[in-house]
Amino acid sequence: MISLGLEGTAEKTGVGIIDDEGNILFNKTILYKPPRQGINPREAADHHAETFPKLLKEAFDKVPPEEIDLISFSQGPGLGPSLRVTATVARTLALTLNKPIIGVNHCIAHIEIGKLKGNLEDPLTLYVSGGNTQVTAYVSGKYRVFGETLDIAIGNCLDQFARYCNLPHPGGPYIEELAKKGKELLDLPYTVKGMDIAFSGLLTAAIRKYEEGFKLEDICYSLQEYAFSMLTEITERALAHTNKGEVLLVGGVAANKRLREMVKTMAEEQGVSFYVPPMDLCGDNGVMIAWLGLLMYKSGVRMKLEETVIKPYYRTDQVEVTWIKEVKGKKRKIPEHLIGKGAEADIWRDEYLGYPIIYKERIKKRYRCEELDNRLRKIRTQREARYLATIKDFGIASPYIFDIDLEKKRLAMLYINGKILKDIVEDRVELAKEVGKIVAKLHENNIIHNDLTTSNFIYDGKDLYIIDFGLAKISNLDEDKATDLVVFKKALLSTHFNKFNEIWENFLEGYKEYERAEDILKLMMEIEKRGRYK
Ligand SMILES: C[C@@H](O)[C@H](NC(=O)OP(=O)(O)OC[C@H]1O[C@@H](n2cnc3c(N)ncnc32)[C@H](O)[C@@H]1O)C(=O)O
Ligand SMILES: Nc1ncnc2c1ncn2[C@@H]1O[C@H](COP(=O)(O)OP(=O)(O)OP(=O)(O)O)[C@@H](O)[C@H]1O
Ligand SMILES: [Fe+2]
Repeated sequence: MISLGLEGTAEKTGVGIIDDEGNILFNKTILYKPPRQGINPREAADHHAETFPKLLKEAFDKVPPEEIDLISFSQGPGLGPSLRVTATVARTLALTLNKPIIGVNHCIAHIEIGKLKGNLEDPLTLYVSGGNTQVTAYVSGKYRVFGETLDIAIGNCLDQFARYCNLPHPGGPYIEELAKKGKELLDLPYTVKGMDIAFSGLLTAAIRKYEEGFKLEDICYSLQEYAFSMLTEITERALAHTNKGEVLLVGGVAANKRLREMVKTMAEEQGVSFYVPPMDLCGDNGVMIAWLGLLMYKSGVRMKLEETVIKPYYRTDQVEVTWIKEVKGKKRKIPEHLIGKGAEADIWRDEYLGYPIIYKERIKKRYRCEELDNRLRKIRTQREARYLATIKDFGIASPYIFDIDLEKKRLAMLYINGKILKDIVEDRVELAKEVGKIVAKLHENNIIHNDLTTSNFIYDGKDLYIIDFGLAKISNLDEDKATDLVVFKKALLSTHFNKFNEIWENFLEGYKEYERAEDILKLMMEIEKRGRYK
């Protein structure tokens, strides 16, 4: 069976042809180079309308149209006008050739082509591009989004900064070149919240440095170090969470050598494999669309013409994955001497003055430059000790801290003999109400946890303990409190999808003890709408 794929979600026009053994028979992508202001959606759409006929002619010279069995096209997410042209071309082809048509999710196409080329079974994927920034993995029937940007995509952040400094579009490659000559690490915001990240603060700060006259090479270097460390960190967090045994890096920004090096180093340190596809298959391309269409068709998916409407906001976790039957992927293994190996720290049991304790040591991360790494580990260790002690005053259960070693970035704290909430909450949803009460108390006291997940609560049969305050901060801003809830809600959606509604309802009941709960929840809904493909 042979599938032809049309890609046209943004400013790249791509046509690809692939057979069901994964042989690529044709693949060509042409980039629309916008004038200085960036992409104008209408002009990008005109570019598709002009370019598809040319590309199709070339494609049919390689594979005659009568040999093609399926027309696949990118249905979303993307820019409306671009998607519309692509869908129209696909429908016209399907009707004239009298072949079936299938619309596919662009983000999942990036993942599936990576799996094919790298021979991967069940990877955790970091997908970084101009319009998307996501960490996803397959779990029971869907590609779940474990982490993503809360505002703009990484490629967009780089391109906007480049535009501000009068570099050509797309700016990513130019920033990469300049960064090689940078030496000084400037002070910029590092924004990780659970498994999510945000880039707009970093972008604004980088622009300010440029206005203040810092060397462009140093700003580009620092921007990359911060942004890519953040991306690698959330990937590592999702890895610790899912225990997948393979990491896949895809999307246009995966062209960047520094980012590749960081993610590869992280994967090595976690003892899992790493793969990044060749560049012509990493950025937007037609073959990935052809391949996903083929997988869907062979698993029984059929689409009527009226189902081929475009989906500008098509989310990765909306797609029912029919083509994965069984998952036998490798798993990440935790070394035997540790009871936990989170994304940040190694955790092992010991004794202290006769008390059972755990040591939590924030180990060196080789993927980050040493200066940034040292700074982050030190601040987080200090913070964690401080908050764990402070919250006791608000009547919140937390492990007692025995010792703090800032040289080693190590804490000694009481061992809580209990179960992680993640493992029991689906059977004991009422515990989520206790979580709500704890978060209400934190917010009442202007403490933002910034990493609310069910892995960060331990239940000993009597009390529910909250842990892991490394990302916490003090803030009286509604925005920060609401973001805390966004992060928690997303963690629930990706991990406890079967019981999400009950858990969330219980949580809300507890959280409503906070008198400003209604306002914060309203803002939460607004924040959830950002970061969607625009
Ligand atoms: C929806 C779809 O149309 C969109 N496509 C897209 O963003 O094109 P893609 O080819 O995957 O990625 C382009 C981005 O990749 C960045 N990029 C390319 N080379 C780069 C490099 N060496 N370093 C950093 N960024 C780079 C560009 O700056 C640009 O932001 C997407 O996948 O989100
Ligand atoms: N005081 C404690 N008593 C018992 N177990 C603990 C304690 N603190 C941590 N753990 C165990 O270690 C795991 C990881 O702890 P923690 O979340 O603090 O580390 P981390 O490296 O920040 O993890 P991650 O980044 O993956 O959230 C917990 O989920 C829990 O199983
Ligand atoms: Fe893409």
